[in-house]
Amino acid sequence: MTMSDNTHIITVVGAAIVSDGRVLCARRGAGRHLDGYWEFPGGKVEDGESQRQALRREIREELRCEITVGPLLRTSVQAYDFATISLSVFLCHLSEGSPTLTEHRTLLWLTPDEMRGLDWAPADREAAKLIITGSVSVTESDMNHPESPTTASVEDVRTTLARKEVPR
Ligand SMILES: Nc1nc2c([nH]c(=O)n2[C@H]2C[C@H](O)[C@@H](COP(=O)(O)OP(=O)(O)OP(=O)(O)O)O2)c(=O)[nH]1
Repeated sequence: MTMSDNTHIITVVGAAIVSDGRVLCARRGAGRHLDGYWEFPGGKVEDGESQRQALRREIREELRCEITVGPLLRTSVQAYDFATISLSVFLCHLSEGSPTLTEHRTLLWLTPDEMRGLDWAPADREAAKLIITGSVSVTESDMNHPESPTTASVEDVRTTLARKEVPR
């Protein structure tokens, strides 16, 4: 495959880490695809990994902290000039440590309204919009089963965003 091959679909996972009503937003660093765009931290799923395993690994490597991966928020397929990406964004909480800046330009904890002003990577726009508008649909019980494969509803998103007990 060459860099211009956009027929091969690459599976990527992103974490919408929520804490105290805010979401961790990351700005991509220099020398990477989509430099300067905002994204949900994460990366490519490797062979033999589940999406949730990949996400925990990527966050450990990239942000040096541990997360609990909750419900799937959105999967979006985006054809870039370098590849076609299938991006699945999951609602997550911090379970140990706090995010450390390593390869991103910036990390910010933002309210859904503040997220509106960012230049999101094209693959992330649908998931970001669901948080910004609160228009996702789930039940509160999904959040009691963090590994549940169900898609998040607006109630879960609101419940997650409203949680106070997770340290930022
Ligand atoms: N991690 C992550 N990647 C995203 C998001 N949205 C989006 O379009 N991407 C793209 C950028 C990359 O081309 C691809 C894989 O992400 P990555 O973080 O592993 O990519 P990378 O460029 O650092 O990897 P590499 O090929 O340079 O080794 O997915 C997102 O929200 N999070």
